[in-house]
Amino acid sequence: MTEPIIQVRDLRREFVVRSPAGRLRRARTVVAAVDDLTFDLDDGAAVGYIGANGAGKSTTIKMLTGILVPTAGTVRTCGLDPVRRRRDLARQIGVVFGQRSQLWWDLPLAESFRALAAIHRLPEATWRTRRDELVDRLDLATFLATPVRQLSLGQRIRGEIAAALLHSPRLLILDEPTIGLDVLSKERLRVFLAEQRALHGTTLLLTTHDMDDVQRLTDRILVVDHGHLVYDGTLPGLSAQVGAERVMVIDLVEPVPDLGAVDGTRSVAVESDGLRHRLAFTPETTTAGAVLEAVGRRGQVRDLAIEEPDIEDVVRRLYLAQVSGDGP
Ligand SMILES: Nc1ncnc2c1ncn2[C@@H]1O[C@H](COP(=O)(O)OP(=O)(O)OP(=O)(O)O)[C@@H](O)[C@H]1O
Repeated sequence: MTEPIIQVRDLRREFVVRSPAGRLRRARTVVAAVDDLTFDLDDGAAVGYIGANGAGKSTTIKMLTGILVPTAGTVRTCGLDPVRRRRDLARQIGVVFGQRSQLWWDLPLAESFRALAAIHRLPEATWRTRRDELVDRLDLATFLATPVRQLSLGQRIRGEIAAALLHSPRLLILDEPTIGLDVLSKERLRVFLAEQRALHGTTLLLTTHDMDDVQRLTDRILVVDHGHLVYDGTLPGLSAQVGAERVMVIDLVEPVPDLGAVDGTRSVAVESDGLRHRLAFTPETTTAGAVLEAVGRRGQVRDLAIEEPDIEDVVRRLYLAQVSGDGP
């Protein structure tokens, strides 16, 4: 067995928070941003690291990349201790913080690439070929000579991602990469990242609040809540665990205002005087085929679509299950 690319054991990070307590005194509280976290990531994996605001995602990433020292527990990233071997690690990973630039603010992107190539000691021909590929795939050519501070958010993020990938890292860590981008820019970025994974087999760890990112880019999710890992598995597995419903949208040839009870389903809506019905179900209660058959006995089906559960809702349900003590 090869060593996991990320290995986290009993990881904890505390912060001391001071708040006013009376006129002269300040109260000192210890907050555990990450608490007793254990997981492995295999080489080539694509993992979404998700959770509500303040759950501990950024703190975890800072420990994985050597920016923050753990209070307790151990981290190994690419087989290295990230704090002690931060320089060596930097040659093997790429990191993008959507909300904080890693680029030189006053330099044009072209100069940043040159500087990064020198820092990583990349052979001239290697980095130039890679740069050209990234400029092409991320459409950077028109603003390569513009200082970073003058770039739009979408242009800057593309530049950040190119800079993080210039040295062809084994592991790419993205902290909220699509935050603030418009729908089209998000989509283009997702296509690019999926393509890079397919081409280079780069391992991907992604934090995001955008569930489309998770759905499109990852095949495993880790959900963190108050510093604890509360779920490790697939997105459909999570939906099933919290009982999230899929919705079958059925269009009939002739209106049937009342379908009556369809076993294992719940009527969510009847639209267009009975031409369209929305029936919610879970894979545990029935199957799409059984629902279709039952509806087909009551009217002729013209078309159907299945809407997957809203992932924000799935995660919310998971948190509620934790709070009420029904969690895993
Ligand atoms: N430097 C710090 N000093 C004190 N508390 C901190 C510090 N950094 C983080 N925290 C606290 O640790 C907790 C976890 O924060 P973290 O930034 O890791 O969460 P997050 O999951 O990344 O949130 P978001 O989705 O909002 O970015 C929060 O309660 C936060 O206030």
